[in-house]
Amino acid sequence: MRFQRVSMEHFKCYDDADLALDPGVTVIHGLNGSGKSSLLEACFFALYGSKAIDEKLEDVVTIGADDCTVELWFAHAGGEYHLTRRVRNTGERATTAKCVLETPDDTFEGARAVRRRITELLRMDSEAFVNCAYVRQGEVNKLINASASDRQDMLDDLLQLGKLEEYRERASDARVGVKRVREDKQSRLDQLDDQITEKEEKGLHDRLNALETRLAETTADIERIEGQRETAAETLEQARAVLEEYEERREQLTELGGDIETLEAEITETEAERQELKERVSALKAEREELAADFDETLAETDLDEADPERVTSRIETLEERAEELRSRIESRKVEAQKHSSEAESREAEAEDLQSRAEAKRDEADDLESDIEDARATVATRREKLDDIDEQIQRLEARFADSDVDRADATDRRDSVAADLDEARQRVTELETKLASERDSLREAEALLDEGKCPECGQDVAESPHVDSIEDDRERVAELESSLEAARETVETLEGELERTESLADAADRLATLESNRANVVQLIEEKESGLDADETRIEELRESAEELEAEAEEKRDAATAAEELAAESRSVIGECNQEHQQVKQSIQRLEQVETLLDAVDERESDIEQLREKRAQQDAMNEQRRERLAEKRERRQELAEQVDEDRIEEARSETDRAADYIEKADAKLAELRDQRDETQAAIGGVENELAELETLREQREELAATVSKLEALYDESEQLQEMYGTLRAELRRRNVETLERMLNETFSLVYQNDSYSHIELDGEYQLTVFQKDGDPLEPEQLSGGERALFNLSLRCAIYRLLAEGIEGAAPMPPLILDEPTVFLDSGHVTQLLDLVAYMRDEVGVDQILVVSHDDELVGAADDLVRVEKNATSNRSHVSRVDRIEETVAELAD
Ligand SMILES: Nc1ncnc2c1ncn2[C@@H]1O[C@H](COP(=O)(O)OP(=O)(O)OP(=O)(O)O)[C@@H](O)[C@H]1O
Ligand SMILES: [Zn+2]
Repeated sequence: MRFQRVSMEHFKCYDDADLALDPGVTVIHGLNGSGKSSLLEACFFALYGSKAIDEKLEDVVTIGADDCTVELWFAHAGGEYHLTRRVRNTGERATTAKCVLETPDDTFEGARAVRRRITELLRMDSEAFVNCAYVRQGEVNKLINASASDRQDMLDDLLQLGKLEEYRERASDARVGVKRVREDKQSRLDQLDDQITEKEEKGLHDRLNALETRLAETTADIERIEGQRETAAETLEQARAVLEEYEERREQLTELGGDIETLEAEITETEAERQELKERVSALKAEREELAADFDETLAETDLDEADPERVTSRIETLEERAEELRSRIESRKVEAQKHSSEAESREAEAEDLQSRAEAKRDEADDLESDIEDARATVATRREKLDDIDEQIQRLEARFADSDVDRADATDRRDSVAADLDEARQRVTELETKLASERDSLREAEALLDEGKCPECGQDVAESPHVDSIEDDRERVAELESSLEAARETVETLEGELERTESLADAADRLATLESNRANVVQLIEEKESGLDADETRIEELRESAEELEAEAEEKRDAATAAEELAAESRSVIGECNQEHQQVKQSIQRLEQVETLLDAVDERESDIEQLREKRAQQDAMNEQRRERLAEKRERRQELAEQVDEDRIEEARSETDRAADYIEKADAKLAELRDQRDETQAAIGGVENELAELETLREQREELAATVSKLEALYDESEQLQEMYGTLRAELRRRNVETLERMLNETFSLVYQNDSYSHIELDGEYQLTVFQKDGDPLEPEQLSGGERALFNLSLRCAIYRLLAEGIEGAAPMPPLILDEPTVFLDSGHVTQLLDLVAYMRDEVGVDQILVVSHDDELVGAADDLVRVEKNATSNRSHVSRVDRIEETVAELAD
């Protein structure tokens, strides 16, 4: 297998990188942290995905980027392959968004399918890959530090010996499974053997024979007893027949005795009946005589002279007709009487009604009369009042006649006098005020003047023009005083006038009130008086109509009396008719009595005739009975003679004996039959058991065959298990030998000094280094550098073993070494170069990838790849260096 090209986008420190890889040794060179390891990791990641990285998936994506893509092209077993893996890191968690492996035959999609295919192609999983082909940075000591058993597991895995162990375990599982089944079957087989033995020990055939003999004996016994029982049954039957015959005769005798008794009793009874009948006939005759006498008597009471039934009947009919006639007359008269008396009643009621109406009218007239009297009294009172009012009016009117004031103006006059008085009073007040102020100023002016000053301007009087005015002032005061006097007088006059006019206005008001009262009273009187005449007329009318009503009532009463008389007449006719009807009914009864008696006499006669006939019949019947009685008595005599008592006794004892025997025989037979059934059941049981035994034997045969087959199978699986075990031990032994040899070869190549003689690898992959003096040394005891070299030797030896070991030419992945020189001094770096060259040239490894910052390694490269990191962007860049020699020279400078 060989990597051809790797390309990356946003993988760790790479933004974008594309690198072609050729066969031979490729050295990837660059400063610390420039991205060398990341380049290898990209290849490893492309192959195995998340299994190939120690960190989380999102850590492979360049910080700040959303997704990362790694593509790897490689050649393998003559075919070309292309792997694409893309990781998205947008959400909370990074996920594998794409994972595709294109092979020459097929395309695989999905992380799991791709990983499975890669593991198949390389025959190693990610772990095996790092254990064998890919020596990761810092893991140079991994194999040495591992425990022997881990180492053993690792190597066994690499050499595919793990598979053999797996097969061995599977064979072991199969063997254990077979063993369990076999043990199961074996125990079942043992069980069957036990069951068979148990059954065989029972002596089933002997038991069957004995039971069959017993069955035959029992059957014979049953048959014998059954025969005897039959004979006894016959005897029993015959004896019973004899007894039955006897029984029959006795029954016949009893029956005859009964018949005879019955007949005798019947005869006696009939005779008694006949006697009775004879007595009844005599009684009837006596009755008939009596009835005949009655009849004669009754007949004499009627108007008939002879007792001819037909005439009696026709007479009755005639009477009935008359009675009917009378009844209908009574009925019609009753209706008539009813009619008249109801007529009388209604007339009477009418008369009463009219009378009460007349009374009502009279009452109304009386009421009206008293009302009129009341009204006249009221009118009289009112007229007195009217006179009173008129007197008052005259008095008041007289006041106006003496006065200058008209009645109609009285109120206006009073109002105007009141207004004048107000005005006059106001004038007095005004004049009083004015006078007071004039008097004040006059007093002031006089005072000033007394001081020699002008009363007007306060200047000296001598030259004042105002001094003359004081005289005017005095005049004005006097004028005012006289005006005030006059005004006061006017007020006094007006006050008297107001008193007078006020009284007149009151009188006018009073007059108006009285006049309106008077009008009211006059109206009331008129009203009262106007109704009086009408009322009087009404009284007269009422009294007249009362009289009329009373006359009418008299008429009605007369009509009622007439009707009542008619009713009485009808009633007397009814009385007469009733009387006659009564007589007719009596006659009818008598005639009916005659009829009845006639019938009764006839009836007695026919009864007597009947009874006589019956007696004759009974006599004939008894005659017959007597004959039959004689016959029966004779027959009884005959039968009594036929009964043989000895023979009956014999038959009885025979019956008892036979029945006794049969009872015993039945009990015995039941017992024997039970015994026979039991024996038969026992035979059935034994036969079943024999059949079971047969089945068990068959089962046992089958099971025995199965068990022996299982045994063979167990042996086979055991052998297989052993074979896988041996094979693995053998292969491991051979591998260990080869590995030991190769390890010694590579180790001596890289560690050429005289300290160590050889390395031993034992069957348990225990490594021991031997010093020249023969002392053994654990690999951990070596120095750091020695240990690194030792490890590299071991890795190369393993790689070689794998490359050569598996069918000579395994499709091995490239040998990848990440920083193998860290612990080495420069001398040993040279030896490492030799080892690399040896792997390439001698072992024939197709492709070796070495990562190193060590310049010395550049010399060993067929191809050189330079990795650089841009200090500002902090992104790595990869480039192939074409002219290695130049570079080497450059580096040497
Ligand atoms: N997801 C990532 N995004 C960006 N840079 C990353 C990411 N993961 C790792 N790096 C950086 O990539 C750089 C490369 O590391 P790498 O181990 O490949 O370097 P190196 O060349 O092998 O160094 P050394 O010689 O020391 O082994 C480191 O500086 C690291 O910080
Ligand atoms: Zn590194």
